[in-house]
Amino acid sequence: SNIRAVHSYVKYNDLDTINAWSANIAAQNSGLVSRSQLGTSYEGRPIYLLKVGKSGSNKKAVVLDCGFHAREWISVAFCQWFVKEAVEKYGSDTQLTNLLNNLDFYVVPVLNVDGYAYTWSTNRMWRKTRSVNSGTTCIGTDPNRNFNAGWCTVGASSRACDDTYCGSSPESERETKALANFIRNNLSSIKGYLTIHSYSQMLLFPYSYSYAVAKDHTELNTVAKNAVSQLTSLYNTKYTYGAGGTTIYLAAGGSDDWAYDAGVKYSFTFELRDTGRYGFLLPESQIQATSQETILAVRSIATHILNN
Ligand SMILES: NS(=O)(=O)N[C@@H](Cc1ccccc1)C(=O)O
Ligand SMILES: [Zn+2]
Repeated sequence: SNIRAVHSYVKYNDLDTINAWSANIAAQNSGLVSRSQLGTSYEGRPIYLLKVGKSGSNKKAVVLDCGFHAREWISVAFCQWFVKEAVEKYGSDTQLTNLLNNLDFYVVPVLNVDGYAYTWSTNRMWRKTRSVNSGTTCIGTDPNRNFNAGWCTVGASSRACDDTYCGSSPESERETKALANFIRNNLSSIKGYLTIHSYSQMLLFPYSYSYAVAKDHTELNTVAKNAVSQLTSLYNTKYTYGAGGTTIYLAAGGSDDWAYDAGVKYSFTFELRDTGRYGFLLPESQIQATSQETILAVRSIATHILNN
């Protein structure tokens, strides 16, 4: 319909509203935000990318993606809040201004656009992409099992009907291929990768595809510890942190593990609120607090990246 919903930072927005919002926020803040297209989804929807940062040459970059899993709506709300905070506080907030002058944040408000649209139209609990699988009526691949990192070896299914289906091959999905290509093509500048999920209240880093200890484990653990303590300082929200395999579960094909092995040292997965009371159905009343506390952790990680 051509009736456009009004965007709100304290509500969950549908995809059309988010796409109109990303066009507007770029147009209204051209010195800080520009929008491009990362690619198109299986069903032909644009996957937008917002570059957030003061224009400059050979700046470090951090990729921040949201909406990997369709039902994790708080993740999508957070990316919108992050961009709002950047444009609102640039010039007044010292830490944020410094970050934006020296770092570019490449924000993907919704990676799994087909899945997100499907949770609005049909099934609120959908997780995967919406691609057709051969030989079955079961739809979709789990984008967080579809990366070339121990692909389909553990904590993933090779059955298309399962929610953790790893896909027909690594990067079989247009959405994961588009993201992987972007990171591969910008590896010289991309120093950080933050992928936002829900729920569990955890800050995870490689590896999830095995119990192998990452070469940068000690540093990543310290960065996570400091980021979590910043997050908890606001509303006393308790987070756990650590390598994915030992902190949540073994799961191969994750984007964080792939980015880390591709050379992006500061690679983290956030599992936002809550711990199961509402789960994926986190009430809109918690969007603001969740976003505010999470931004403190992102600032902490980004500051570490800038200083190292
Ligand atoms: N968001 S979640 O509930 O699906 N949890 C994530 C946990 C996860 C995080 C990083 C790598 C592999 C797995 C998942 O993909 O299973
Ligand atoms: Zn998820």
